[in-house]
Amino acid sequence: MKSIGFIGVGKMATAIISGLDKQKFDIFISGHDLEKTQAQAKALGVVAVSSHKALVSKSELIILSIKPQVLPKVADEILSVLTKDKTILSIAAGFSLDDLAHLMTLENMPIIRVMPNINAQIGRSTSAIVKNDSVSADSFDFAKGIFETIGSVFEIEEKDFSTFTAIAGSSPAYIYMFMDALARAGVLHGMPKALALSIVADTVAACGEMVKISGENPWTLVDQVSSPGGTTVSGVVSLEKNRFVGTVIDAITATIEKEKHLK
Ligand SMILES: NC(=O)C1=CN([C@@H]2O[C@H](COP(=O)(O)OP(=O)(O)OC[C@H]3O[C@@H](n4cnc5c(N)ncnc54)[C@H](O)[C@@H]3O)[C@@H](O)[C@H]2O)C=CC1
Ligand SMILES: O=C(O)[C@@H]1CCC=N1
Repeated sequence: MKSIGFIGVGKMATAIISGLDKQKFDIFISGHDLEKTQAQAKALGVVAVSSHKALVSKSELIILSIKPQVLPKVADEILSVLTKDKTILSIAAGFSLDDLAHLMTLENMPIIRVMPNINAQIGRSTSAIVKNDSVSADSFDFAKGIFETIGSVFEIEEKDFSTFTAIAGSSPAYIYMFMDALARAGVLHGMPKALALSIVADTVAACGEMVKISGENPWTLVDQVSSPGGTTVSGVVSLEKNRFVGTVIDAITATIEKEKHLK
């Protein structure tokens, strides 16, 4: 049976583990508080180990699911037991394959980089994946398969990872902000928040499907909604008077800049 180890058991690791078939894999976790990790292991149906080193020796694929700021410290801890028959997979923002290779210090260490998103919690992550030359086709397929069980996976060039992090990794936060703003406007105009949010959630979910199913450019869909002299075009013009498109693009650019300087 294939073995997978997760170092750091927060929101993302928990979401990924929840989507995995526990009968198919041996899954190990290690955190920085053994008692808490043991409780998490019980809840998730996996095995807690007492140190990151022990986890590395038990796992073929080691998933680094800690915050970027903790990565160098954890890399230091596992270096002495790391061997090239293992594969390291990092989901940390801001650390390139080269950065990770540098931290691992072993020449030709197989390393995979993935950027998932928070919708992994409902099995709907949008993830990007890239590998270095030392990763075998089998190991890559295995890792890709893990993320396919919790959503869609895009194989992209590493130069596009910062952009992906912004438009898929971070964008759920911006989409939730937009949704909350729509619902809050409903409240302003007298509708209960829960009802307004439910209406907005159905509408946003259908719009996502619509873009995919129709294959249309979103602006064509905007035109389809906008009746001449009707309601929608008034809102479209108001949004643009307030630089809606430019504001969103500025936010994505700020996210990309931050991602490039996280280390
Ligand atoms: N939250 C998100 O939407 C996304 C996060 N990511 C990336 O995923 C990684 C994890 O993020 P989250 O799960 O959101 O963070 P989190 O804060 O929920 O989880 C991190 C976990 O690491 C544990 N930890 C701290 N120091 C540790 C140590 N020395 N050894 C072992 N465990 C330690 C913490 O107790 C915590 O449980 C980050 O690198 C982030 O960039 C990637 C895509 C989306
Ligand atoms: O905010 C962050 O840094 C992480 C990476 C993508 C989503 N959350």
